[in-house]
Amino acid sequence: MTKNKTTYQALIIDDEPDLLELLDLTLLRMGVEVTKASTVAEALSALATKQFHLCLTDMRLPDGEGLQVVEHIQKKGLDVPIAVITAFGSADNAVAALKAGAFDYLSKPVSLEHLRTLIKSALNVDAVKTVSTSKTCSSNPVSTTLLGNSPAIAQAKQLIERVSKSLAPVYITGESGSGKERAARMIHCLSARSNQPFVAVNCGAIPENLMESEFFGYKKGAFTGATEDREGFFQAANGGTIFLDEVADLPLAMQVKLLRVIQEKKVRPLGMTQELPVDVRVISATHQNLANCVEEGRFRQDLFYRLNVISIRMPSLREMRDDVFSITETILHRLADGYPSGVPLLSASAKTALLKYDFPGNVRELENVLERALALCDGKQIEAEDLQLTPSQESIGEDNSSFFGDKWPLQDYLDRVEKEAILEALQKTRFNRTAAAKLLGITFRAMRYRMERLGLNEPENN
Ligand SMILES: Nc1ncnc2c1ncn2[C@@H]1O[C@H](COP(=O)(O)OP(=O)(O)OP(=O)(O)O)[C@@H](O)[C@H]1O
Repeated sequence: MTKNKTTYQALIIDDEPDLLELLDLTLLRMGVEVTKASTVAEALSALATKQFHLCLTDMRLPDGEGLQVVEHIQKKGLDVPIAVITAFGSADNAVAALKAGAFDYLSKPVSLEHLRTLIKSALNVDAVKTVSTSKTCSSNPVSTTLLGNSPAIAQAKQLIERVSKSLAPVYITGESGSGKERAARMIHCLSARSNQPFVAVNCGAIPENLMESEFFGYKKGAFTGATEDREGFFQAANGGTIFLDEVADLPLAMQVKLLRVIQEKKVRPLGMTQELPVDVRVISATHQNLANCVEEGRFRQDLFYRLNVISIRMPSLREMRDDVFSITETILHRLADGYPSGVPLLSASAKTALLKYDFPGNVRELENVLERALALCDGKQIEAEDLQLTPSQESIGEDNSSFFGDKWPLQDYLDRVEKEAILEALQKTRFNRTAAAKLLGITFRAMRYRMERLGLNEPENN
């Protein structure tokens, strides 16, 4: 995995030089190489000559519509996820593109946060984040600190400190965005392994047929396309820590193999006869209830016991209401660092709105809300409107008329419509995401991505 690193290729189609530049820079920072096109014709010729992992197109182009590119990709059966950029206020365009096969849309002005989530989802780059830990632990200590002092988070932090001294497997539970990965990094950085690698793997993002080779590596010639030896996640984490996020998503066959590695402390790369010793501390996490998965036969009990030697529960932001302002302040300082106008203050109405809001997406959602508010506010003060918090279901019930009458901001309106459709499909399928995705006519991957973006958690979390 460290050798032979894939370079992702993206095709961006836009005739606005500024936007093209912004997209180019964002993708480059994520390690994606960009080919630019400014017309439909240029795009089709690029698609004919080169293979891309992602395509992003504006809807309005000098010689036609971005929709034509979406249709071309579908017609030719090209395996390229494509997303479209629609002008502010053109919901019909977004719907048409989704119907034609686009996996998502961005509306102008393009939110960088949304763009990054979209790129990660399309490229599966979240599947693995190999980080040399000297970087994680010493040069970026902020990313390994958990904010908050409420009793629930204080207890989690205490436990984290304690378990960092041992080598026992740790199982972290908590809602999406509640800091499970951050907790895992903290354990690693406080441990004696802190100058060794920390490898974070999103188990739900790896295609089933690639799992074994990704986890355990392979030898040159093990299968068609294996042109050189490649190490897997376990070898990359040797001496350090592996973080298995969304561990409940591992298929049963892979669970058996993982159990063996944990017990024997050895891996066998594909195409090799002998096993290689590995010394890796395992931390796992999921936002699902793993005990329920065991009961339903979706997760092996023996593996559950192996992983769950020590468990840590990350509290939701709702359980840390007293910390909301201090966390907000810290995040605002980080985000507005270097802004000429300094860090904006929160108005009284903004404070009330934050206190009333439920934050289903937890601290991650708070970060996103503040990033957007910084862009929308006047630079000096953040008002409640700048936060654009979607009312909770209860308050929707209190005042249906004005809520559903609002078609703007468009992005919020579309998000609400999307959220409702997904929740309805989930309810109809008893929260089976695969079946719900089928019902909605989207792929499982698109479903996961949309749920994550909209901050939708599964019920009965932990
Ligand atoms: N207590 C906290 N203090 C500071 N930042 C936090 C805290 N909790 C979460 N975050 C931030 O929120 C974002 C999401 O955190 P993280 O990825 O650790 O959550 P997660 O529980 O692993 O999410 P998921 O279940 O979706 O994988 C990150 O940017 C992280 O830094």
